[in-house]
Amino acid sequence: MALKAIGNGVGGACHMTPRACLHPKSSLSLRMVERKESEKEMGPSPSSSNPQDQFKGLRSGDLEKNARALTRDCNALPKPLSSMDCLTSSDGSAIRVAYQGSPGSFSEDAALKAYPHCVRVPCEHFEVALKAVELWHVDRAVLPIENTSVGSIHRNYDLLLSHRLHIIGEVQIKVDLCLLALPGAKKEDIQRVFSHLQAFQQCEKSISDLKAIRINFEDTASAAQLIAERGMRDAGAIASARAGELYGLKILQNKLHDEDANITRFLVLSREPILPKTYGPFKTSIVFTLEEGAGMLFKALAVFALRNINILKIESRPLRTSPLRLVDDLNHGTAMYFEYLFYVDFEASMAETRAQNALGHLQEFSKFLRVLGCYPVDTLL
Ligand SMILES: O=C(O)C(=O)C[C@]1(C(=O)O)C=C[C@@H](O)C=C1
Repeated sequence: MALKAIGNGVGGACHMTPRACLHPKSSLSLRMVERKESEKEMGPSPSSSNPQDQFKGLRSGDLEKNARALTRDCNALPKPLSSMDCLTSSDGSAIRVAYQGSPGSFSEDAALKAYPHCVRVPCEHFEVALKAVELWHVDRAVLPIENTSVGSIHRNYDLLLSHRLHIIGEVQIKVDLCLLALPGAKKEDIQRVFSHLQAFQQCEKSISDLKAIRINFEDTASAAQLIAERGMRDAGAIASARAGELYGLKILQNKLHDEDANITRFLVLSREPILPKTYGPFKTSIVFTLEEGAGMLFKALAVFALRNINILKIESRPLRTSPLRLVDDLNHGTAMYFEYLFYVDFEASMAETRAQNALGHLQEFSKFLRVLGCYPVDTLL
């Protein structure tokens, strides 16, 4: 009976395998194993040939006390991860996501779409958000990369290369822009409008009739916050309706964006890449430079066409570290060409042989090639 209780304490109550329970703190269980080990080497000691003998002279109360002590020891030990523990982190509850701007910004919307239960960490600049991931202050960062109305956010392409992070996802956010002002303010009172440069560009036509000066701000939500905090009656902010609610501003005009579909695509960045799958829609983002020579860009893109891989996007940026290439032409002297970095998104997963072969082939023409990430396509708005 007592032996059974001890057996349960080791193997059952602490929900671990017997060996996993052997923590230095658990002196009783450690002593028992030491004894078992020495018995293996030297044979059972005369006093313990019958397992029950060791309990001779002990009262049943003592046995229960021992059993309880052992159970307490085991319960104090770290528990192995269960599938439930994994579930809590997969819904994003423990994930800290950095974004540029203030609460109410579109970047915060992107963080929430990527990880609905995440802890959002506002950052002053995109660089700060990326650095925060690199320095382990947060787990992820979201970075806007392009918009359907105004195109690529070039500076953020450069940031992808200057930080050693991996793209592990993308999210697309509908950017509904509103003109916000203090309660009681009228449209004709507005002398100054604050917003993010991208937001101004997205509603260029709609705001051309506003006789107000435009003031660029770090992000749309900070613009709304400024007006609310300073009680600026002659100022408006172009931001989301959610930012209006957060900072107590009212909407003077909604749907300010010029195009009906005004969607910004954000990248989700992490220190570690994800394991790509072969099923489901996946994208891969790469950046490369090309060797000199005729038709190099054509050849580079052909590596995808040859394998029936759809190229989704190409962006070129100046190669700042070595921006110029001198080419001697005997008849016309020395020509100076600009050097570029090419960013390409293609529709395939790095787990697919055709994608691996395409990149192997591309390496034949490129001086530099880096896979920025392979991630599932965001299909829902
Ligand atoms: O200012 C914000 O609210 C942001 O999240 C930044 C940002 C951007 O940088 O493009 C994000 C989405 C919109 O396109 C407008 C601005």
